[in-house]
Amino acid sequence: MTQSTPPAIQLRGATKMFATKSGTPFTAITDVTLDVAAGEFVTIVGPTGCGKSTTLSLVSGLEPATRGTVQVHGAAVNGIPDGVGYMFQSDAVLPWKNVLDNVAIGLRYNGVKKAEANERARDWIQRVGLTGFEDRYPHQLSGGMRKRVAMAQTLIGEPSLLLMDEPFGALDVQTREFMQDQLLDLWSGTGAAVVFVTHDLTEAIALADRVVVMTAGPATIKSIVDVDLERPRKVEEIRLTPEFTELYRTVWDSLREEVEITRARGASRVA
Ligand SMILES: Nc1ncnc2c1ncn2[C@@H]1O[C@H](COP(=O)(O)OP(=O)(O)OP(=O)(O)O)[C@@H](O)[C@H]1O
Repeated sequence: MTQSTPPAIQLRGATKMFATKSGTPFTAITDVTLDVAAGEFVTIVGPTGCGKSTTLSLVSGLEPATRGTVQVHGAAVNGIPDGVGYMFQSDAVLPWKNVLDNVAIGLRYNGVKKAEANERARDWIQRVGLTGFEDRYPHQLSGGMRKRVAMAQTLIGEPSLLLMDEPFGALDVQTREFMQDQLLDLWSGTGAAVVFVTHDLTEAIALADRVVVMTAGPATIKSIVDVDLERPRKVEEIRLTPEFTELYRTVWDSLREEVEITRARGASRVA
């Protein structure tokens, strides 16, 4: 009998409510059902504040679901699952450690001996193009370089699932495109599943196998758009193709209504 690999993520009717001071629970996401296959790159877009990060926090075990089920690699999530790597908008590099120590830190925490951890860290520093900067401290690096340190720091652990919440959101456009290409290069062939939250539709389409569009909050899945663009991809090239423009239109057509609902709510609160 052949055993099929379980999906990297399986969400079934996942709903998250937060307690509030008024006593009426606030529903952040509702009835989210989604499978992410091993090795698949999924991006999530949705109106501001709709519940994208909350969806990731259920997968990362940071928050338990109020209803529904959340599984990672076939096991119910109960605390932080093994093999998960994270990258957020604010980078997790430690200001008092140099580049080498920042990249090696996860291995050191996991009991890898210093010499081996440093050797593997040097390899990752080279892969992200920072050879020569091992002794620099984060404040001596540009924002893009710090992001590359954060990427090496995350990928050195060889995660089988990578959760990324607007990791490039604070970067200028050119640096962001460079980082997107670098992420695709480093990810290809790893077999890792990626869930990547972004507000940038170009980024969402350029990176993904599938783009998940979420509704205005409480978020649920509105549509899923397959991105059948060839890999390997170069972001600055594929975004100029007619296929890309067509995909952009499809995603935006789905998202627009939800953005308008969110804006109207904001306007009514201000009025
Ligand atoms: N711990 C919490 N307690 C109470 N409410 C929360 C908590 N975390 C998130 N929320 C609320 O849940 C809703 C969804 O938040 P979330 O951060 O998931 O949205 P998002 O789509 O990631 O936002 P953005 O587009 O700004 O990045 C928001 O209204 C937020 O205020």
